[in-house]
Amino acid sequence: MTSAEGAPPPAGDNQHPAFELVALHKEFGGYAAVKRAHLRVRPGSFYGLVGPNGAGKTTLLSMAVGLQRPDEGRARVFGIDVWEEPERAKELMGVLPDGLAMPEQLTGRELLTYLGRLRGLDRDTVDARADELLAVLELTGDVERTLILDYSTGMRKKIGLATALLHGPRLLVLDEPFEAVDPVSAVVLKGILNRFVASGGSVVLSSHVMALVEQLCDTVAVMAKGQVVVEGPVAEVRGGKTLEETFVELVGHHTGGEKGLSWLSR
Ligand SMILES: Nc1ncnc2c1ncn2[C@@H]1O[C@H](COP(=O)(O)OP(=O)(O)OP(=O)(O)O)[C@@H](O)[C@H]1O
Repeated sequence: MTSAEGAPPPAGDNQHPAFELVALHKEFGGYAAVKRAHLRVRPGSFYGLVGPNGAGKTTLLSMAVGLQRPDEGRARVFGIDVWEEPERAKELMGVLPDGLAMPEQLTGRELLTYLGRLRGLDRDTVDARADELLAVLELTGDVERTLILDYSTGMRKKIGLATALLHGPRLLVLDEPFEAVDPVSAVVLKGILNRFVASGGSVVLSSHVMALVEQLCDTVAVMAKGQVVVEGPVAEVRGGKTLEETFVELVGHHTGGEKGLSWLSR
C-alpha cells in the first residue's frame, strides 16, 4: 500500500512495517527452496535471520530485496512493494547481498563515487560520505590504491556495507555481514549498526553466529527447510537457554559427529 499521493512515506513515518514479506515462494527445478515464508520487521528493529546451511535464507532475502524474482508472494519496504516500485523501494533500502558481484577494476573509493552518483547524490555529498565510510571501515591508507579485485573477503564485506549505507537508507538488509570479518573490524561494524538502529534505522541480517545475533538483535527468526519455524523477541525464542542451544534443539538432527572418520583418530 502506498500513500494517497503516491509519494514515499516521510522519514519518520512508522505506520508500515519496515519490511514485510508475505508468502514468498521459490522453487528450483521442483525443489522448494523457500516455502511461502512470512516475515514482519517493525521499524527500529534489529532483526536476525538464522538457519542451517541450505535453509533458504539467501534465497528469501534476495527475493525480498528485488534481486531474485519470487514465484509467488510479496515484499514491501515501509509499505512500498519491492517488485512493483523497485526504484522507490531501493531508495529506502541498503542491501548487502551474499556473494556480491563488484566492478573488480575499481578502488573502493571509485566504487562509492560511481554508485553515489548513480543514486543521484551530488559530488560533494558523495565525497564527504565516502571519506567517512572509508575511514570508519578502515579502508584508507595503502588500501585506497588497492583494486577490489585484490580485496580480501572481509574487505569485500566492508566495502559492500559502505555501498549499502552510502545513500542513507532507512532499512539495511545484510546477508552474513560479519562473515570473514576480523574481530576488530567486527566491533566497528557492530558499532555502526547499533548507531544506525539507535538513530531510528532498521536492520535485518542473516548470520550463523548465534552469539552475535543474541548480542545485537532484539528479534530473531529461525528458518529451516524453506520455512520460518519460529519468530519472536530473542529473549522469548531463547526461553532461558542460549540461542545456540535453542537453535540446535529446533533444527539440529545431526549425531554423526561422534562416529565415523576413524582414520583421524590417533
Ligand atoms: N540458483 C539456484 N539453483 C538451484 N538451487 C538453488 C539455487 N539457489 C539456491 N538453491 C538451493 O536452495 C536451497 C536454499 O539455498 P540458500 O542459499 O537460500 O540457503 P541458505 O540458508 O542461505 O544457506 P547457507 O546458510 O549455507 O548460506 C539450497 O538447497 C540450495 O541448493
